[in-house]
This record gives sequence, C-alpha cells and structure tokens, in this order.
Amino acid sequence: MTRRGQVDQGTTDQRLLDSAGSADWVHTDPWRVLRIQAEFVEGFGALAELGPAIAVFGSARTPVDHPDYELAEQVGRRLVEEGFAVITGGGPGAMEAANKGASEAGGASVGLGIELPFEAGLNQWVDMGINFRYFFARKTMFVKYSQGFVVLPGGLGTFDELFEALTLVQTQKVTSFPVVLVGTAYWQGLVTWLRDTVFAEGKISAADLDMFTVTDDLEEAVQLMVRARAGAIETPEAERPE
Ligand SMILES: C/C(=C\CNc1ncnc2c1ncn2[C@@H]1O[C@H](COP(=O)(O)O)[C@@H](O)[C@H]1O)CO
Repeated sequence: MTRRGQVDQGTTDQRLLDSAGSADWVHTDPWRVLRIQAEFVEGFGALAELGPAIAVFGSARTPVDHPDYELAEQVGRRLVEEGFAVITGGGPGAMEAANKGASEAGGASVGLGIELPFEAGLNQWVDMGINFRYFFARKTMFVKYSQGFVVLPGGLGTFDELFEALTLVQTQKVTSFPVVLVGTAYWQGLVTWLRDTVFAEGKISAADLDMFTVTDDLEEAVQLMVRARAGAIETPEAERPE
C-alpha cells in the first residue's frame, strides 16, 4: 500500500498487461526453468496413458534402401504385435522406419522429437508426437515411458541413449530394463572394447557386461522385451525399490 505520493509503480496487473518494454526476460534462466517445467508437464501428460512401450533407437542417417531400415521397420511392427507402443526420437532413418512399422501394424507410434539447429521435424509415421527444446527433458521421457530399449546401428546420438540406459541400469535407477543391441557385426567392436579394455582395466564389473544383449535375431530382441514385461507384472509395484 502506498499513500501521499509514495513511489507508485502501478499494479502487478498493469505490469502484466503492459506490452511495451524490454522482452529480455524471455531469455533469462528463471523463465527457462518454467519452459523446462512445461516440457516435463506436457510430456508426462501426453504419455501417462500410453501403456507398455519400448524405445527403438538408431541412426538418423539410415537410408530407406538400407537393410537396417527394413530391420527397424520389422522391430516396430513386431513390438506392436506383442502389444507394445513404440517410442522413437521421431526423426529420419531408423527412427522413421520403426515408426512406420509400428504405425502400419496399427499400434501406437510415438515420436519424441528434438529442436535442432537444422529443421527436420517429426517423420511422417509419428502418430503421437512431442517436440522438445531440451535434450534432458526428452531423455527422461524415453526412460520413464518405455520398459526397455532396442538399439539399432547408430552414431553419437544412439550411443548417448545407449549409455544413458546402461548407466541407469548399473546404478539401479531403473530395474528390469532390457537393453538389446541388434546387429552383431556393427556392435562387436564396441563390445570387444568394453570387455578387453574397460573391463580388463577395472572400470566396469563383469556384471556390467551382462546389462545388455547383442543379437542379430530381432525375434530374440522382441521376446526379451516380452519376458521383461511379464516379470514386471509379476512384481507388484509396491514391492519394487523406489
Ligand atoms: C541428422 C539428421 C537429422 C537429425 N534429426 C534427429 N531427430 C530426432 N532425433 C535425433 C535426430 N538426430 C539424432 N537424434 C537422436 O539420436 C539418435 C540418433 O542419432 P545418431 O547420431 O544418428 O545415431 C536417435 O535415436 C535420436 O533419438 C538428418 O539426417
């Protein structure tokens, strides 16, 4: 309250409705925090009722005529046939292929896109899409709303997603979370390095090498997801660690 000529800065409503003045505040960290919060709210709201889902990762650069494209498409299709929703990064290449397989099989085909300096947009086979500004908010959605990861041949983005999952499994932040690398020839070099260098030098334990499965058999990958879901159903949520 101000009386008798004390400084009058107007009301908060006046300042709210005043469109003149600097808009620099849009680029301040407190405002960013609200945008980050909004991404979590939107993601949680959109995905809460998705049901059991598997995230499929792989190269954004896989060409349509590459065998990995067909592989990703089949993975998407088979996961839907087993009652899973399919979540991808919503981009081109292997993501597009997995979304195509899922969509054509009549299942939930989800794309969690990311704002990039070069505009790509969600691929045409995403039937439920969210575009994120922040990588870390998007990455939370992949883990929170999927029950396992199928990882197809990919580059840095795919490695990032793979190693985030493995770190969360290793530190028991997620339990009963199968990670399957499909494509033995492609992944062999990484697996050999993990065993012969990382494990040999004591940077990971032997058990860490069992946190993922490498296969060429997409059916094996799908059945690992099915079995993990059955295991998760058998363990009541109240009994699972927080
Ligand atoms: C490179 C091109 C487009 C990139 N567009 C992407 N859209 C959505 N998600 C992406 C994109 N690029 C990478 N990702 C994420 O990382 C993984 C693939 O990365 P990689 O380096 O290609 O392996 C993928 O799973 C996404 O989540 C134009 O060609």
